[in-house]
Amino acid sequence: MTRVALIAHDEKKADLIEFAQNHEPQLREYDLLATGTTGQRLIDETGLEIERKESGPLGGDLQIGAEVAADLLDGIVFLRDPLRAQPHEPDISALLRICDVHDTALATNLASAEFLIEGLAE
Ligand SMILES: O=C(CO)COP(=O)(O)O
Repeated sequence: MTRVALIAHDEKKADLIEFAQNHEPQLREYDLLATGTTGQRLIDETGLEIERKESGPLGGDLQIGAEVAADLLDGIVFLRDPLRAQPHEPDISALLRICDVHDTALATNLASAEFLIEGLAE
Protein backbone atom coordinates (compact mmCIF):
# COMPACT_ATOMS: atom_id res chain seq x y z
CA MET A 1 0.00 0.00 0.00
CA THR A 2 1.18 3.52 -0.73
CA ARG A 3 2.68 5.04 2.41
CA VAL A 4 2.99 8.81 2.76
CA ALA A 5 4.34 11.05 5.53
CA LEU A 6 2.88 14.49 6.24
CA ILE A 7 4.88 17.02 8.25
CA ALA A 8 4.59 20.77 8.77
CA HIS A 9 6.29 23.33 10.94
CA ASP A 10 3.97 25.44 13.07
CA GLU A 11 3.59 28.34 10.63
CA LYS A 12 2.74 25.88 7.86
CA LYS A 13 0.36 23.55 9.69
CA ALA A 14 -2.76 25.38 8.51
CA ASP A 15 -1.58 25.04 4.90
CA LEU A 16 -0.95 21.32 5.32
CA ILE A 17 -4.36 20.76 6.87
CA GLU A 18 -6.05 22.59 4.01
CA PHE A 19 -3.99 20.53 1.55
CA ALA A 20 -5.05 17.31 3.30
CA GLN A 21 -8.70 18.38 3.31
CA ASN A 22 -8.54 19.17 -0.41
CA HIS A 23 -7.05 15.75 -1.16
CA GLU A 24 -8.87 13.74 1.48
CA PRO A 25 -10.47 11.13 -0.84
CA GLN A 26 -7.06 10.31 -2.32
CA LEU A 27 -5.16 10.39 0.96
CA ARG A 28 -7.76 8.12 2.53
CA GLU A 29 -6.49 5.34 0.24
CA TYR A 30 -2.97 5.58 1.68
CA ASP A 31 -1.14 4.59 4.84
CA LEU A 32 -0.44 7.97 6.42
CA LEU A 33 2.04 8.92 9.08
CA ALA A 34 3.04 12.27 10.55
CA THR A 35 5.14 13.89 13.22
CA GLY A 36 3.36 14.26 16.55
CA THR A 37 1.74 17.67 16.57
CA THR A 38 1.08 17.71 12.84
CA GLY A 39 -0.52 14.28 13.16
CA GLN A 40 -2.77 15.31 16.03
CA ARG A 41 -4.02 18.34 14.12
CA LEU A 42 -4.66 16.26 11.02
CA ILE A 43 -6.63 13.76 13.11
CA ASP A 44 -8.64 16.53 14.77
CA GLU A 45 -9.29 18.59 11.65
CA THR A 46 -9.64 16.01 8.87
CA GLY A 47 -11.29 12.62 8.79
CA LEU A 48 -7.99 10.90 8.06
CA GLU A 49 -6.39 8.08 10.01
CA ILE A 50 -2.79 8.97 10.84
CA GLU A 51 0.01 7.06 12.54
CA ARG A 52 1.68 9.59 14.82
CA LYS A 53 5.40 9.60 15.47
CA GLU A 54 7.16 11.76 18.06
CA SER A 55 6.97 15.50 17.68
CA GLY A 56 9.65 16.83 15.32
CA PRO A 57 11.87 18.43 17.98
CA LEU A 58 11.69 15.18 19.99
CA GLY A 59 12.84 12.93 17.15
CA GLY A 60 9.85 12.58 14.84
CA ASP A 61 11.77 13.66 11.75
CA LEU A 62 14.38 11.00 12.52
CA GLN A 63 11.71 8.32 12.96
CA ILE A 64 10.32 9.20 9.55
CA GLY A 65 13.86 9.26 8.17
CA ALA A 66 14.35 5.72 9.47
CA GLU A 67 11.36 4.63 7.38
CA VAL A 68 12.89 6.31 4.33
CA ALA A 69 16.15 4.46 5.03
CA ALA A 70 14.19 1.20 5.06
CA ASP A 71 12.45 2.16 1.77
CA LEU A 72 9.06 2.04 3.44
CA LEU A 73 7.80 5.41 2.19
CA ASP A 74 6.50 6.40 -1.24
CA GLY A 75 6.46 10.13 -0.59
CA ILE A 76 6.77 12.91 1.96
CA VAL A 77 5.07 16.28 2.10
CA PHE A 78 7.14 18.37 4.48
CA LEU A 79 6.03 21.99 4.64
CA ARG A 80 9.00 23.63 6.28
CA ASP A 81 9.03 27.15 7.68
CA PRO A 82 11.75 28.85 5.64
CA LEU A 83 11.69 31.98 7.78
CA ARG A 84 12.43 30.58 11.23
CA ALA A 85 15.34 28.61 12.64
CA GLN A 86 14.35 25.30 14.24
CA PRO A 87 16.12 23.83 17.27
CA HIS A 88 16.22 20.44 15.58
CA GLU A 89 17.71 21.67 12.29
CA PRO A 90 20.20 18.75 12.19
CA ASP A 91 17.30 16.28 12.28
CA ILE A 92 15.54 18.14 9.48
CA SER A 93 18.70 18.09 7.36
CA ALA A 94 19.08 14.38 8.04
CA LEU A 95 15.56 13.70 6.79
CA LEU A 96 16.08 15.72 3.61
CA ARG A 97 19.40 14.00 3.01
CA ILE A 98 18.11 10.47 3.44
CA CYS A 99 15.30 11.23 0.97
CA ASP A 100 17.96 12.08 -1.59
CA VAL A 101 20.00 8.99 -0.72
CA HIS A 102 16.96 6.75 -1.28
CA ASP A 103 15.43 8.80 -4.11
CA THR A 104 12.22 9.19 -2.12
CA ALA A 105 9.77 11.80 -3.41
CA LEU A 106 9.84 14.86 -1.17
CA ALA A 107 7.80 18.05 -1.48
CA THR A 108 8.72 20.97 0.74
CA ASN A 109 6.16 23.50 -0.48
CA LEU A 110 2.54 23.42 -1.58
CA ALA A 111 3.24 23.79 -5.29
CA SER A 112 5.46 20.71 -5.33
CA ALA A 113 3.10 18.88 -2.98
CA GLU A 114 0.41 19.17 -5.67
CA PHE A 115 2.73 17.50 -8.18
CA LEU A 116 3.70 14.80 -5.69
CA ILE A 117 0.09 13.92 -4.91
CA GLU A 118 -0.79 13.85 -8.60
CA GLY A 119 2.19 11.61 -9.27
CA LEU A 120 1.20 9.19 -6.52
CA ALA A 121 -2.27 8.90 -8.01
CA GLU A 122 -0.89 7.63 -11.32
O1 LIG B 1 9.11 19.92 13.74
C1 LIG B 1 8.55 19.29 12.87
C2 LIG B 1 9.29 18.87 11.66
O2 LIG B 1 10.64 19.25 11.67
C3 LIG B 1 7.14 18.91 12.99
O3 LIG B 1 6.88 18.40 14.26
P1 LIG B 1 5.42 18.50 14.87
O4 LIG B 1 4.49 17.93 13.87
O5 LIG B 1 5.45 17.69 16.12
O6 LIG B 1 5.15 19.96 15.12
